[in-house]
Amino acid sequence: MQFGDLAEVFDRLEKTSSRLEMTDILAEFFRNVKPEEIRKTIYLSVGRLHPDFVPLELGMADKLVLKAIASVSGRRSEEVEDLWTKTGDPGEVAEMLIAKKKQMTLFSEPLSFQNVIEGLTAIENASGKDSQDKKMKLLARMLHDSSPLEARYLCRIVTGRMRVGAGTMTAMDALASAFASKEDRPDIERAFNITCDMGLVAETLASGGLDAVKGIEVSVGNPVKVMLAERLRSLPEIMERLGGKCAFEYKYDGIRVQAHIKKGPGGFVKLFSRRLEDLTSNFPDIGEALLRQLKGREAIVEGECVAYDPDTGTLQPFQNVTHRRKKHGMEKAVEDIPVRIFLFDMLYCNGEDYTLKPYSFRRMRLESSFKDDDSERYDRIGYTSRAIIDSDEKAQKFFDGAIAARCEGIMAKSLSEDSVYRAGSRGFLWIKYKKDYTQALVDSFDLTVVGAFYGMGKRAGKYGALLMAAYDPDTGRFGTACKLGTGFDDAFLDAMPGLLEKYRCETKPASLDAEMVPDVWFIPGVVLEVTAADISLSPIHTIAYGTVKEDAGLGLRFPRFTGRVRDDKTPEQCTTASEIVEFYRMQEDRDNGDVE
Ligand SMILES: Nc1ncnc2c1ncn2[C@@H]1O[C@H](COP(=O)(O)OP(=O)(O)OP(=O)(O)O)[C@@H](O)[C@H]1O
Repeated sequence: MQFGDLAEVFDRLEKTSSRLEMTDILAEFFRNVKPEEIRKTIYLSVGRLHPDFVPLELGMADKLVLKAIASVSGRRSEEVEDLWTKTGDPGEVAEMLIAKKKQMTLFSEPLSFQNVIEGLTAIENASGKDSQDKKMKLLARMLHDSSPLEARYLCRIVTGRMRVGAGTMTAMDALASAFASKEDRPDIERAFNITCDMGLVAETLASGGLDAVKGIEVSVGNPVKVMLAERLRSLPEIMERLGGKCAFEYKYDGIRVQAHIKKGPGGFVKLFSRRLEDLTSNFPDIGEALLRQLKGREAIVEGECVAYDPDTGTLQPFQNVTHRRKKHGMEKAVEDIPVRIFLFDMLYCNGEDYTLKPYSFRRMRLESSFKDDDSERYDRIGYTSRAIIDSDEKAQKFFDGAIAARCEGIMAKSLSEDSVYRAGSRGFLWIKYKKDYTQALVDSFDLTVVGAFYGMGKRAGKYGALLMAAYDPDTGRFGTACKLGTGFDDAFLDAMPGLLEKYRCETKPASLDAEMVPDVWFIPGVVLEVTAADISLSPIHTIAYGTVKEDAGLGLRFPRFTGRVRDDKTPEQCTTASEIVEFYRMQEDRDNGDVE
């Protein structure tokens, strides 16, 4: 395959916002290329050479890319920089300048897909003291042989700005259409949810068919997509929904970690965040304890890492544990900020996949899988406090106990036979209930920044407000939910432009529906936690458009930033359109007096 074929597919995908059309474009492409090329294409479509959980990144500094474009196009660096500032997109700049250059030059070698993969791999692996120069030259060599369109995508890939609009849902539809049927979609989705590796699933399907995909298993080292909880507004409602009897666990306020542990030769421990970042170096003490205290050979377990005072045995506020996410000074942070992991689930143990086993089985196995450790200052490993609850009174008592122990609330978990670990989905097998639910508006929202408005008065020269969006997994699109201008302190106002710069784009992102037009657009990337007074029908915001009322979306009233940047969430893990609709309906019930 030539790289040009792929660049054309990217271009066609980018030009449409119809998910059906994207599916057709991709399916047609998949049918015509080799299985391993499909795999690499899937990684490249988000600017990578590996699945998301492999920490290696191509990421070249903007300055280097600028230098490479300048050298190939024969322009001065200042000229390239100027264009880049105007468009905000290195891809567009490279495309434009290389098109001009090509009119003058006679020939260059056509760029094969393989050449590009090799070139990018060499960029990724370049190390040593002149690595920057090497990277620049490798890119320049590829740009020299590129068509303008190829140059556009090469520069977006290496600067981490690759977004073609087709998400994993579309890729799965396309794979089903190319190699299986619509009915097989759940098997493809499960394979993805237990491996987090769409490239692997695609290559397996293209080369071995659906049976091979069904044979894909949970494996230690490959993160599993996390299971998420639904919410309800009152404890009696939760009890009723779970059949009058369920397990309650404390809902700890920390950082969720999925630990992959393998002992013996070639052994390792890896801690993944819920967005698949490798957190092992942030919690070295927890990793070591898990490896040391595991009784079996290998396991995948989940827990919440919480700041903890070993002297009093009390939980500490969430802010404390976030210091462990800093990149530097980890040794001191480990010393200064003791953390304990409270385990709540077991997904795999000694060669056996537990994700399809019921909750009680998984919990029982979990609790017998680790040794206690009295030799250290404190045992780094604990289990979430838990009880079987069968009445509203017991539910209330357990909840009060959780709040007194400084937890956020409770997680109610189904005890039914089918209470499997539903990788990658939010459902009523787990239901969360928090302290805030008893207050004015249920819970907070996690929304992604898609635009900014320049500030005035005291905020002149900075962004004064942000346009925030939520995600609709059914359509694969984002819709706006509010304009957010409250809750920013000076430090955040100063940091905002830097935080958002990487996501800046010239026009409205292809995956976004928006009526409101900000001064600057951003591709969904940064997620912020927001509270609001209530939710109302909105003529201007587009999330859940037409769901509650024809010709109206839903909007958050009096939104306020809580100060928490949710860097543990991807934009697709934001509050969803249906959750916002659910909030709206809960609020209607409350206002009608249906809920206490
Ligand atoms: N006992 C527990 N069982 C499961 N999850 C727990 C438990 N204690 C704390 N948690 C945390 O609660 C989260 C579950 O809430 P939810 O699925 O709604 O995630 P979320 O969208 O991040 O919500 P929130 O912002 O409320 O944490 C888990 O991701 C996990 O981090």
